[in-house]
Amino acid sequence: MDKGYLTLETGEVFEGVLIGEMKDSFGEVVFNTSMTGYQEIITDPSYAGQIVTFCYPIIGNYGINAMDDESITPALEGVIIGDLCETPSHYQSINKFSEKLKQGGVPGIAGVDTRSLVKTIRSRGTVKGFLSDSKVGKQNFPEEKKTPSWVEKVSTKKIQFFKNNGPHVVLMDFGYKKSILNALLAENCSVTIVPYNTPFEKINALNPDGILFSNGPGDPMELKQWFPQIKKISQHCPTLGICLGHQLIALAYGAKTEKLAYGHRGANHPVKELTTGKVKITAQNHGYVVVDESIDKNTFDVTYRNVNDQSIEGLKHHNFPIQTVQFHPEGHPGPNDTAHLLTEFVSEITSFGETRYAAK
Ligand SMILES: NC(=O)CC[C@H](N)C(=O)O
Repeated sequence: MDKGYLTLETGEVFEGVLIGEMKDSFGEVVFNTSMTGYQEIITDPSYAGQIVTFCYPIIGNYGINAMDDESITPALEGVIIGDLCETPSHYQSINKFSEKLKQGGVPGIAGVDTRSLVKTIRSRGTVKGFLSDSKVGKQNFPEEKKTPSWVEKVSTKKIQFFKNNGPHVVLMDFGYKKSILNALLAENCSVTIVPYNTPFEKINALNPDGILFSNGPGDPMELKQWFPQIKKISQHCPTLGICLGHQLIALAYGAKTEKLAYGHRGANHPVKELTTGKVKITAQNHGYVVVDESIDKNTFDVTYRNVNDQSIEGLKHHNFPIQTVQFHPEGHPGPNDTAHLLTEFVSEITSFGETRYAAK
């Protein structure tokens, strides 16, 4: 097997063997601490532009199945893993992890000292990395190309409709995960998936009962030009924002975001529900966070905080039925502690619709 190298912009080099698509790649090197869910991670569009390091040492052991992709094609730039398992064992497995990477055009290196890499990222903060079959050295580290708009890359280009017999939710697609769509369909919602830049008038014409702003890749500030539209759309009917959706709604109402040192990516992030004091374990995948002091507390209540670093995890508008969460209530393969938020969102849509109908 050919040797492969991850060179960090700070000069450190990590060695392994090349797997997946044989090509050079460049991206922000992040790490995910989940013990399971590698298939969902490599197909989560929020990782566009990033090289993902798996902290869990064995990857590939239960193979790849036909159900768990979060999107049609992986959007991430590369993967870094410890032990690659090429002999998966699971009754639903139809493919090997390395084959899935190849088919998705994703390069990677295996056999890497991922503990050491993660410790480096934790001490340096998130860094850029170059994945290649040769070491490039700090002096020859590739110049950063103008980053494409990752949301533009992963968002749907056409409107898609899923019919059901419950309320109608418009899913604003910034790079949605299939688990969000599945959760809405499981609640009997009809769902229309629309491109991220669909204007208010077009959304209004779809006659939605509820709006969901999805997760997605990149810096939320890149979507600045859409903030006025996002604000208007969020006031139209009950709205839920998840992850990037949460950040965009906060920004649209005047708050600020900042970058965390090395992000929250994993399946065991504790958040505290402030009204009850209960702690829920959540799946997370974000590098940016809403700045506490920038939130207008006369407009929004903070509903959840991260137990580890106290960062903002959820907001609720005082007058409009708008709720946002930084974590993933639909997180797949789990945990499901906050899955009730999607059920509650659908109940809210239903009762809001009934009130509106009664007022006519
Ligand atoms: N999963 C997401 O929606 C990520 C949001 C945003 N791209 C961030 O990294 O913070």
